[in-house]
Amino acid sequence: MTVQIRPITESEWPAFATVDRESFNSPLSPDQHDRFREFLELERSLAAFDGDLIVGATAVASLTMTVPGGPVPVAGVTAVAVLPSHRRRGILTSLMTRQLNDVHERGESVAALYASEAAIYGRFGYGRAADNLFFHIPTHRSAFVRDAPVDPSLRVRLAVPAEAARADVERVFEAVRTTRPGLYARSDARWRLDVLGDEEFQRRGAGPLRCLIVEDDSGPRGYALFRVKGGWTDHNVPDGEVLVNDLFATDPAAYALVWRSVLDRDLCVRLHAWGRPVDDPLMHLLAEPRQLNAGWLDDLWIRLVDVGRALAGRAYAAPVDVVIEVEDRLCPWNAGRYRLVASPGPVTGKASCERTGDPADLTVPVAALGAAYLGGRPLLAVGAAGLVTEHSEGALRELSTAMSWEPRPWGSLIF
Ligand SMILES: CC(=O)SCCNC(=O)CCNC(=O)[C@H](O)C(C)(C)COP(=O)(O)OP(=O)(O)OC[C@H]1O[C@@H](n2cnc3c(N)ncnc32)[C@H](O)[C@@H]1OP(=O)(O)O
Repeated sequence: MTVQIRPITESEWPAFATVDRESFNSPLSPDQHDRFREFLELERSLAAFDGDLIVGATAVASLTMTVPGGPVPVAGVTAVAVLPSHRRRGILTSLMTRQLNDVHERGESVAALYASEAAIYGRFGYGRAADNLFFHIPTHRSAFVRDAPVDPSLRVRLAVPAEAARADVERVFEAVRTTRPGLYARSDARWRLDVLGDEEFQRRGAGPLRCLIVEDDSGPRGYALFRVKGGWTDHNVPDGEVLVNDLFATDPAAYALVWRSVLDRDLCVRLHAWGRPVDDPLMHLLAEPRQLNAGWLDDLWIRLVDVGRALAGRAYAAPVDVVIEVEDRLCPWNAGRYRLVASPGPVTGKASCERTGDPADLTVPVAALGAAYLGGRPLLAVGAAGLVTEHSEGALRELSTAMSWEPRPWGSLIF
């Protein structure tokens, strides 16, 4: 089978979308699925054709994502799918190879994705750069610690319908976006159709999207977007559940009040939140953190497409001067030795990462560098797993410390 790969034209969208629906076992009709057309940058789509039939698909969303030190352009890889009739014949491999070449030619140095399954993307040089947590909290065991912050100037306002609060919600999110690696600017379509979307299929058996804003006289300082799954036991005891979708605040007192408000929702006995950051302050607010019943999942995967520019384009937490030998099978332009020199500082652009002929202090596969890129995956642990080779004593610790970052990375929303 020979497969041809190219971007689709507008008229090919329905066939492209079919691959997505079939591969993801989507319950949506073609009409319902059409809303996703708004997310597609046609010229950044790629389809694999077997004759006239589209059998594989992927696309890139042009993102502005925060990395340690500030926001940079990032290729957000999405909509990866191969028809069940054509799986395991190398079509994904062809799509990924072409896509990485396209991203490189376009001058973007970093690609990111959310993986449907964690085993897929390591082979293409993506590293697991962030994790996220889910919480299942029995609300009657959710008391806060005694010293939880309280600001009497704050009040809670319900926004009905939720979309009426878009300006306030966006304002809070924008105030936070550049403070944490992984957060990315949300496009108009992302806000409208995704974050504030309230179609039946988005409700998953719960009620409409609800919103509460925490504010003072100067404006909004926090919000929660959530749904309530109402319910009663056989004995008429309230048994409702709060499902938190999106929750941000600009400061600790607002953060505490937003959480308190969703945890205290009347007639609800459990709160579920997915995709929370691994350093969520809620862990410190709850008097009984065990009651979070937390578990973790992989969040963002990062691929360095231009190692030199990517490493020079972020800030570092400690001084570093090491020669890194990069291994990269799929993007041979990356392979080779680089000297990374940086001093700690809050702004990007202070580091240099140039090609060098000097002997290597470390040998690092590109996926491990991608995993460490956002600062949440210390290379020291990757080295302890035997996946990084140290040639000069102390070099691994030096690089690991310099690349680590607080707060921990988190994308917060699948793109
Ligand atoms: C960013 C995103 O959009 S994530 C969404 C990914 N898409 C989905 O999960 C939808 C359902 N699945 C699919 O559409 C397909 O099975 C895909 C896209 C995951 C894989 O497509 P294929 O064309 O079958 O992959 P391809 O034949 O190129 O496989 C390449 C390699 O990856 C491996 N691989 C492929 N899929 C998986 C998987 N789900 N788990 C583990 N390994 C996998 C193959 O075994 C092969 O390994 P090898 O190189 O050692 O031989």
